[in-house]
Amino acid sequence: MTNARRISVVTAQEILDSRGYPTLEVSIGLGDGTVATVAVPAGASTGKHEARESRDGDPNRYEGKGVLHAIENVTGIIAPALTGMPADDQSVIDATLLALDGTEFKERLGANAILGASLACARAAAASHGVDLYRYLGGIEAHVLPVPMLNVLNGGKHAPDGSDIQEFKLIPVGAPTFREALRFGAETYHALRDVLHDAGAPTTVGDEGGFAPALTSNAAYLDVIMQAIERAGYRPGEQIAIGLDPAATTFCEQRFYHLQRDARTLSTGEMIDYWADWTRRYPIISLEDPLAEDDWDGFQRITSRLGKQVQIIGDDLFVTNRKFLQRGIDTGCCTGILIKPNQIGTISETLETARMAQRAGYACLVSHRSGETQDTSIADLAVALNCGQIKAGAPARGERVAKYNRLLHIERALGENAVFAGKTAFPQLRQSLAGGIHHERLSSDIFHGARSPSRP
Ligand SMILES: C=C(OP(=O)(O)O)C(=O)O
Ligand SMILES: [Mg+2]
Repeated sequence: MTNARRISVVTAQEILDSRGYPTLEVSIGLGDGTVATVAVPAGASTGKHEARESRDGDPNRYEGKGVLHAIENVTGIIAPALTGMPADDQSVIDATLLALDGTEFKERLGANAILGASLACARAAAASHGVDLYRYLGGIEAHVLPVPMLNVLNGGKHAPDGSDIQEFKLIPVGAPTFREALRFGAETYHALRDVLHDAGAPTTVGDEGGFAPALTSNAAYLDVIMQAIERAGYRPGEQIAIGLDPAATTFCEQRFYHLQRDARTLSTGEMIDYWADWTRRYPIISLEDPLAEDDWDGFQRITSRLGKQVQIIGDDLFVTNRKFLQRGIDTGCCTGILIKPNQIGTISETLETARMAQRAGYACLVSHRSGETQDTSIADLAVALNCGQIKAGAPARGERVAKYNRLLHIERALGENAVFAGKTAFPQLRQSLAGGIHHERLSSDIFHGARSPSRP
């Protein structure tokens, strides 16, 4: 091997993420002149067992905290260790990063510093080989365009005035191609704005670009989505289904679930009944973190009760970590896993977790974070895994559409070889819609109290 692909320079700099908080960008240069730059995202509803990011000052606070220490870790510790190594030896690069850190949850260097370096290596190596990142990570088999899950109503920690439920997502399963799926979703997003606007409800948006009005109950948010799907001219359930991420850890205290919009407090059993009721009434095919991250018994119960009709995804429960995923597989918790590279730290670990899930028959949903950048690597990751699902927020706001636009480019580049995952990504779909969804409006006045005071 020549020196061409050896790492010659590693630098890092502070930038702002989509919430206006500091994050870092890492650049890696190779002997052949290739330079690749990546940016690292950050979550707000983070799982307790996620790899820790390095934040100056209080490590548990993300808001307003700098990443200067993480940058020093890249330039002072990571750079000297990686310099001279072949960038296309990803597993050795990542093993070196893990050894340098030496802690279970990446507390020493920070998962943000580690992911920046790991991902920048992969990008630099791909560019030096003259291939796209999805091809570099996924090889010759990578060809499946994922179904986008478009988060059009934001709540929870991403929009405190909205629903208790963090994410209401459109899943355009009935589209023939990725491009069409994105169009279905964008048109429905615009129709949703009209539904809200016509009712005098505010159309302000949350962290992921979805609208965040204050409606009268949590179910009312499903009603406005159903209206928007129909108003845009699509058939709910058949062309566009619905996915939820309640991020239930955020409203669980002392094993009880506190739904402020409904003025109700529920036990685990009652919370499961609540989701079961919703999945009967609405075309919901994906349910992520329906219970809190330490409610393993509850996850087992909801998976055996609803897992055949609805995909149950573990995000805070699994934190892209093989150890937690293995526990889930062994105990029958969930039917899928969220894949977020910054929850675990390196690209190698991310791929290992995803492949372990796929071997066990679990779905993989590749995901952005609520604090994002223009980096599009997760779009390539979804195609590399052929996993058929991605969530990257609303089809609006630059940092969200950057991922969808990247997928448009990949679809175009793959040409006739591109396969859109569509309904095949959701084996539960047939079962869930076979019995027919009987949509009834759960609340008679969904806009009460939602009107913006400045409007007539
Ligand atoms: C994307 C999510 O939010 P965050 O990045 O805030 O964890 C999520 O919970 O799936
Ligand atoms: Mg989540």
